[in-house]
Amino acid sequence: MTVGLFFGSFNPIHIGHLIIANVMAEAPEISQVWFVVSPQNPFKQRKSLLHEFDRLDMVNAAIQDNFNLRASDIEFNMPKPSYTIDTLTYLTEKHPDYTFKLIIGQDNLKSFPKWKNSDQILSKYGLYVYPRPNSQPSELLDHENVKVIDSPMLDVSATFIRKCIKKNQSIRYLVPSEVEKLIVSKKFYL
Ligand SMILES: Nc1ncnc2c1ncn2[C@@H]1O[C@H](COP(=O)(O)OP(=O)(O)OP(=O)(O)O)[C@@H](O)[C@H]1O
Ligand SMILES: O=C(O)c1ccc[n+]([C@@H]2O[C@H](COP(=O)([O-])O)[C@@H](O)[C@H]2O)c1
Repeated sequence: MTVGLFFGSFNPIHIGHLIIANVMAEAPEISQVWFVVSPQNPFKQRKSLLHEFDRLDMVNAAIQDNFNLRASDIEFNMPKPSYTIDTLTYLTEKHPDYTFKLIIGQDNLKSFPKWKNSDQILSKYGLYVYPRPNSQPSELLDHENVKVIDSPMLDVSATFIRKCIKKNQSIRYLVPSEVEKLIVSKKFYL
């Protein structure tokens, strides 16, 4: 089985993430997509970062009706910050019969060469890159192990959603209603 791994902070998960995961889960070569919730991105320090358990709850609420999408808390018990190669290595050892592919947004491609052991990630796992508005150019787009997903750009971000919440503006349709319910009831991001 080939699993597409979609790593992220998901602070919170939004329709952009879900559309990307769904497009990838429908690709003939991918059987499932796993959202891997990262406690701490090595490159991002944010005061507004919710606890990983709350972010995982929102991911689970968002995907509850889709059997092809799973949530993973594998990084919760691993050293922080969350280095993707360490998680990929661990998952590969844990599931020797599975093939893992990495899914990332195009905005992350520019800094990808600075990720820990990025060459190894590229050669061993390969990248599926989902186009994103305002992404910087990257030579990696022409790399043989990088596949650009042919699907419409989605101009939505977790940053925008957090700002809407702070300004008391609606986030309806930007996140699934189950996620919106959690955000409201738990007073996240206010
Ligand atoms: N609209 C989008 N289009 C393409 N890729 C996206 C989009 N939103 C998120 N991603 C990708 O999803 C993964 C997880 O992203 P993340 O959880 O940081 O969301 P984000 O919206 O970029 O958050 P923030 O605004 O807080 O930085 C990353 O690989 C990111 O590039
Ligand atoms: O492994 C690395 O060096 C590395 C550097 C930067 C980001 N990452 C991972 O990339 C994922 C995307 O992060 P984010 O915050 O943009 O959602 C998240 O899982 C991070 O842990 C990983």
